[in-house]
Amino acid sequence: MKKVILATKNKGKAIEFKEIFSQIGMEIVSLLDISESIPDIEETGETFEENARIKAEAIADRFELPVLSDDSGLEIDALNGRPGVYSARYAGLDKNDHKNVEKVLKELNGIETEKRTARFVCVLAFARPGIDTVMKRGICEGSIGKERKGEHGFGYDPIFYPKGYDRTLAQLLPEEKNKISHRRHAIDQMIDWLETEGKME
Ligand SMILES: O=P(O)(O)OP(=O)(O)OP(=O)(O)OC[C@H]1O[C@@H](n2cnc3c(O)ncnc32)[C@H](O)[C@@H]1O
Ligand SMILES: [Mg+2]
Repeated sequence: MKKVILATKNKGKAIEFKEIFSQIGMEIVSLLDISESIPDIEETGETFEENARIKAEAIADRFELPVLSDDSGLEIDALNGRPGVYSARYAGLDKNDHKNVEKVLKELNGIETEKRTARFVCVLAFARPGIDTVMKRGICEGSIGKERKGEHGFGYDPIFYPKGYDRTLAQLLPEEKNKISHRRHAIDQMIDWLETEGKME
């Protein structure tokens, strides 16, 4: 099976990548699968693209191998796009999903349903030593609920209703989420690129 390194320490992301890539016969190896300890990479960028590039290139340089990374987050219209690139560390540097959700619910307190629109964004970067990094962006439109619902997924899934659904991403089965997610859309585009232009490089 063909292997690709994924520059992430996020368990929820790694599970979703493994599931989606297994469908095309590829194995994903995340930084959580590697016994070597890798220092955290500082996400100093102001955009998802900048941070995805920083993560993929740092790990590609270190291993001298092709590396994929994912920088993602939630943009809430009523909060002017926050938490955005700060989604992981919104309520503090300990990156606690529960506290992050709590903070968003508090900030949206009193805001009516129609004004709670939001989207998940996922930018994938594919870095290879000595070759320009390629990036693809996927989006999942939806809105923010008023309380947590569901046990699946990770991060902000329990409060995110994808457009057209009356269940949160955490109430959908993993295979349902993986058909419609921002991550899925970005991965589909990256796979298309790999199968067409990627082959010619
Ligand atoms: O940088 P890596 O090591 O990949 O792990 P991270 O958790 O720090 O990841 P990001 O910097 O990309 O921050 C993304 C945050 O956005 C949230 N997020 C991204 N995709 C999500 C999804 O599919 N469902 C729920 N929350 C998501 C979640 O809180 C993540 O921690
Ligand atoms: Mg991160």
